[in-house]
Amino acid sequence: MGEWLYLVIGVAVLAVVVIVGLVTVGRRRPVPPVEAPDSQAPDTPGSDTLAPPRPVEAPEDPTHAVVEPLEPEAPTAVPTPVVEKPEGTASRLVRLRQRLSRSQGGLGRGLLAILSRDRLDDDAWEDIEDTLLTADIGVAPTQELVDGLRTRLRVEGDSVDVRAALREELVKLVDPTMDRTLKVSGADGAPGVVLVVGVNGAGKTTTVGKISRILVAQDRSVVLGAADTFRAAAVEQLATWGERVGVPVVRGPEGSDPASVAFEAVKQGVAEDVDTVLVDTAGRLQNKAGLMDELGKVKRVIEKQAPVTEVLLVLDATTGQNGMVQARVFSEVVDVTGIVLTKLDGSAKGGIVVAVQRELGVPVKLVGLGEGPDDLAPFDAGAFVDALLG
Ligand SMILES: Nc1nc2c(ncn2[C@@H]2O[C@H](COP(=O)(O)OP(=O)(O)OP(=O)(O)O)[C@@H](O)[C@H]2O)c(=O)[nH]1
Repeated sequence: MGEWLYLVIGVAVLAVVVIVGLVTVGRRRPVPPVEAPDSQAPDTPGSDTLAPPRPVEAPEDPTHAVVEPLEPEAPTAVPTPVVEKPEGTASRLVRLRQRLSRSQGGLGRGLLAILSRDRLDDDAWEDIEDTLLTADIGVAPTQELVDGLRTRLRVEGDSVDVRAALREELVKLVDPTMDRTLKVSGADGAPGVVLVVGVNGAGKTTTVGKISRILVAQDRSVVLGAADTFRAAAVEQLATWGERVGVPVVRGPEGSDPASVAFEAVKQGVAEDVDTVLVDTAGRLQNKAGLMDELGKVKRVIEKQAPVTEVLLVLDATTGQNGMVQARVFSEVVDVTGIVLTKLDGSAKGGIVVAVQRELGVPVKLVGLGEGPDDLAPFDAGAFVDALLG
């Protein structure tokens, strides 16, 4: 009997311990918050929208809350890059010519206002000279234009159409006979190779991106070489330009040898039989010898794969005489074959076109007229002068 009593007491104690234990555990375990799908709770700042859906624990007690079945979150798709279609040539040119007139029209209007005075005395001609010099045309071209115009007005007298005469003289200065075609095709099945040089901030990377868009719009295949390895952001910038139009970008680690990146880019272009390889370079103008070493090596190494068909020097039109000094240094270091004048939208000094062509004997082939992706226009002497005349 005593044994039975001990056994009953033992079982009772065990039962009490188990019940107390269960109650305690049940209290400690938090009930997971269950958000209704239309919860107004704000998103946690910094929450990662690509994180997988949180597992939702069912509450211990099914009577604790009515749990509505959670709708499974839609799987997060990896965004596929949308390849943009660059703007067509016709609408781009109309838009950019208007922008050129807006920025440069003041020069022509200023000249025409002086030329329409009743008496064209020495003061008037001096005003014309000042207006041309202010627009950065340069001393010698200014003198040529003034002499040409004075002679015509003297010879032709009152019958002369001043606007037409001024237009003719300006076109002569800009020189419509220069070959401004961009050499983007190679010979014997090799791709065209365009090397883009210039000082930091002139707009090289932007220009490479814009040219690639023009080529893509013309259904040409393109490879970009990010040989500006000096500035990591420049490589990223170029990669973004490439992604936007579905053009591959060959890049190396930060600080790597620009020549080896250029070599790899052209190698890929040859292997993939593309039409054009565009190579962006760094523009550190630390000293002429360093620049010469770097750009010389880039060019030499590229030419183990395919000849360079065009060397474009990018100049910022807003830098005036400083830009001319840079132009001189670069042209002594590499054989520049064409000039890209950027930021003409932000400067009324379009006369630099004349000055820089005279200085280098190389044509301006393209002009940058804004930060937009399609704000690059081929240069045309007549259209440029028409924009100057407003
Ligand atoms: N308004 C205007 N801005 C331009 C034009 N071209 C380039 N830019 C701007 O100029 C700045 C410098 O351009 P980048 O292309 O980075 O110049 P970069 O020569 O490659 O400079 P680094 O990479 O430092 O060598 C950017 O903010 C461009 O958007 C243009 O035609 N008009």
